[in-house]
Amino acid sequence: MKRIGILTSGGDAPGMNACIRAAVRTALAHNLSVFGIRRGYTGLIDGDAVPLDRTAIRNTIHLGGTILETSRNSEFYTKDGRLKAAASIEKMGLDGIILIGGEGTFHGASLLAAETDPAALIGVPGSIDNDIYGTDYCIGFDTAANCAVEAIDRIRDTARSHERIFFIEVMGRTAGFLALESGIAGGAEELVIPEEEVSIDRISERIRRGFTIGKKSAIVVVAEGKTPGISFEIARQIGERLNFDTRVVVLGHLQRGGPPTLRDRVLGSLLGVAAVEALLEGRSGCMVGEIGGDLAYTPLEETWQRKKPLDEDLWRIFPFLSE
Ligand SMILES: Nc1ncnc2c1ncn2[C@@H]1O[C@H](COP(=O)(O)OP(=O)(O)OP(=O)(O)O)[C@@H](O)[C@H]1O
Ligand SMILES: O=P(O)(O)OC[C@H]1O[C@](O)(CO)[C@@H](O)[C@@H]1O
Repeated sequence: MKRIGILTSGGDAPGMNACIRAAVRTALAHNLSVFGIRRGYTGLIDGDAVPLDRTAIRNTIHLGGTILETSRNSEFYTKDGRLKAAASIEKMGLDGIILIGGEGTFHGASLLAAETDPAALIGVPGSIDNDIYGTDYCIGFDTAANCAVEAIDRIRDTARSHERIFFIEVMGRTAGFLALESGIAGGAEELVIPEEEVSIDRISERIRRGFTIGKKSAIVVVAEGKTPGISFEIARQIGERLNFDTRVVVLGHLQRGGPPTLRDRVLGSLLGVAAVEALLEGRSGCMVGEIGGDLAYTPLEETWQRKKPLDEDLWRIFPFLSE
């Protein structure tokens, strides 16, 4: 292992820069040359890489986004695209690549490894959705969840003042982690998550019950799921059912930006070091995450083939907290 590349792919996530910084410093300490592959799989296909030295990563730990930039690349879904990437990897002379991204990134990486075995590949979980199997938390989740909680707190003031039901839509394409944790921390009355069918009956009934015990407003946290904007329709139906004033706030990409929290900086740093060490130990085709406070290595295929379940205890306690 002499020459390694680092890329960020899929949605950016706060803490990715802390991870890049840690990986670069660890690699340099082991006399490896390090290259930053720009714009995720787009740069991998094009062979667009720049040397990363200490100057490149200095003063970046507090920055959201990713200094390497990222992309959602349609060519990589095709075998042709992945063969082009393999040829670029060979041309760049990379022995190992650290891929910081989400489920889709690891899906693509496992196909690349199976088809061409171009270099050792180590994944690092970075996604505000927190939906990657093989780690308790993904880089970026904590910052995004804190952003959602701050928004809920602010909206609670106006919801209470006007006696309204607010529907706050958070991200989470296939998973309700952001909705569940921010809903608990923000004291929401109800949740809509992709893991279960939306029940207008249940939500309306629970809000109505709240009104009978003296509540004058309500907050429903809605995970966008596969249909961003879904909360407008849910709000319409519940507003009509209860004959109550409703409003919708879609937090959208606000949740993806901003300085990473302490947790995301620490997790990013830990996993950045661990990814380089994994390459030096001869590991490949796996993702390094953290489970129960320990580093955990999960085959790349499992990270997207297996569904990461919501924390059962958090899901179980939610109804008690929201009444
Ligand atoms: N099934 C797949 N086959 C090949 N490549 C894929 C596949 N899924 C995703 N990719 C590649 O990985 C890139 C990143 O995936 P995606 O856009 O799903 O984001 P992600 O890594 O899941 O991150 P996030 O959780 O932030 O959305 C895609 O743009 C595509 O280039
Ligand atoms: O607008 P983009 O970049 O396609 O990202 C939207 C998606 O990315 C995520 O934020 C994850 O990064 C999902 O929750 C969301 O569906």
